[in-house]
Amino acid sequence: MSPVVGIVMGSDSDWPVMEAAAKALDEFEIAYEVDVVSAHRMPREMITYGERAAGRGLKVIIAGAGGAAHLPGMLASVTPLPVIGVPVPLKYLDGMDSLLSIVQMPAGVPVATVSVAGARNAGLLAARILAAHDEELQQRMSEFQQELNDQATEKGKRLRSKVEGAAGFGFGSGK
Ligand SMILES: Nc1c(C(=O)O)ncn1[C@@H]1O[C@H](COP(=O)(O)O)[C@@H](O)[C@H]1O
Repeated sequence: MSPVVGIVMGSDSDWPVMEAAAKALDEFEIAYEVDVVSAHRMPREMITYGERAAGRGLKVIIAGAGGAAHLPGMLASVTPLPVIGVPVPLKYLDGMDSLLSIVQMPAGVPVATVSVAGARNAGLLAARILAAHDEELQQRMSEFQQELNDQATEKGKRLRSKVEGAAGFGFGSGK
């Protein structure tokens, strides 16, 4: 299967965070490619990657970077594809630098920014974008959402029985 999502990052040191995007795509059996593409360190290759992405069959790009994280925005400026930006937290500033670098894009060049280190949501958002034109994938996404719902309900049940058991009386929502 040829990749439909490109997961790129400014350095291989971002992989421990970015891996969660790949895992989410694995869960939905979506083919992806992974690479290091840095706007700062390899600007020409970065432009070429962005310019060729759509023509190579990619449908979504997930771009993660830390610090002065210009990669997602620069890619968005040279590709018509949706770009999802992942702010990678580094040793200093707790990812605030990456977050602000990615999220404050000028009008006309959108980047869908997820939370700091939110690579799993980036993968899930890419799946939803693809699902807009894929009924089967959309069905799987609905099932996934139902599972989340069931898990949250279960957590509520467990919490209520723990607290009510300790207090020796019942209260709460009565569900
Ligand atoms: N923010 C960027 C860009 C870019 O935006 O082009 N290229 C690399 N980097 C970031 O530099 C950090 C440190 O990289 P190293 O660990 O290689 O020193 C990484 O988080 C990377 O994403």
